Amino acid sequence: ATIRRTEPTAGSGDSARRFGTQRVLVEPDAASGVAVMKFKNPPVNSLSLELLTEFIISLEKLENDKTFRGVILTSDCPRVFSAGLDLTEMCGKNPAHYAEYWKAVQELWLRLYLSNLVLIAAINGACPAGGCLISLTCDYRILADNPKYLIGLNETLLGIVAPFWFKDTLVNTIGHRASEQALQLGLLFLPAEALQVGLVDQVVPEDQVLSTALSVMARWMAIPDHARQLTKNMMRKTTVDRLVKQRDADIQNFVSFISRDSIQKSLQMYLEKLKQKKG
Ligand SMILES: CCCCCCCCCCCC/C=C/CC(=O)SCCNC(=O)CCNC(=O)[C@H](O)C(C)(C)COP(=O)(O)OP(=O)(O)OC[C@H]1O[C@@H](n2cnc3c(N)ncnc32)[C@H](O)[C@@H]1OP(=O)(O)O
Repeated sequence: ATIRRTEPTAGSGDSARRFGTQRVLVEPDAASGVAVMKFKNPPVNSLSLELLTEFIISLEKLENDKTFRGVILTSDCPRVFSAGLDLTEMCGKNPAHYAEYWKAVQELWLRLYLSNLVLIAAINGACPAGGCLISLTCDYRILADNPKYLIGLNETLLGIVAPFWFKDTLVNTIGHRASEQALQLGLLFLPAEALQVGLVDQVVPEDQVLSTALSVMARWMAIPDHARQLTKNMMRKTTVDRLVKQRDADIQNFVSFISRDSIQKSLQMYLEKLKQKKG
């Protein structure tokens, strides 16, 4: 994928500069050490190969810049945090493409889940499937209080299966029994339900999502990095190692699963339903 970087905007000093790429805007504040990363892949921030690639690049840049200790993930698209994996990347393509796509999905999850940065999800829109997974990799989740902003791993509703590392990430957040139910039923939770089950940590009025994320971030930033990072590592490394040990096999599983005629049909029908919803 070709990556076009955005030019820094005019301003005084680092904190006024924006960087990032076409689909991932980064608003850095060097003074506080916090950057706000906004997904901008309209209309619904589906995780296309381009968006995944640009996300990985932007994250790596922030990880390598010691100025930054915390990142807030949010959406630049109205009403949608992310619609999850891009269904058009998983439909009607060839096995080599599916393998490349899945490798990028794995890569992003691996980098996010063990990131040394404090990651906070400021969820300002609908957050199904892969969108929910991204938020689950964060250290803290704040969801806007809007009944249209459903969140959850709804893969079974599409006739597909959440891979074991999606499942592990959910179990680590809400526990085994709640995950078992949520995954089998493909539950998409209303904000109050998501809070109750522990899928998000806070539900706040829509216009307070970012300001809440910034004040929560200040609390996390007050902890010495080395102690917090080692603790995060201790909590998450076993989960990450499970995928690292079988990355190639996981790619092969994905490719053969997604290439099945029955799965392709299910995905195409689901896409059709999404399109017809408008008409
Ligand atoms: C034997 C066992 C083996 C096990 C092996 C396991 C191997 C792995 C299995 C595979 C796992 C794969 C995991 C996938 C996870 C995912 O993330 S799948 C994606 C799931 N996403 C969704 O279900 C969300 C679908 N979208 C929506 O619900 C809505 O779009 C929205 C609530 C996000 C926003 O609604 P609204 O604002 O009303 O917009 P729309 O009109 O619905 O959509 C606008 C436009 O965008 C298109 N679109 C929506 N979502 C996607 C998407 N995810 N990908 C691509 N495109 C999407 C939609 O079709 C519209 O297009 P048009 O404008 O009509 O062209």
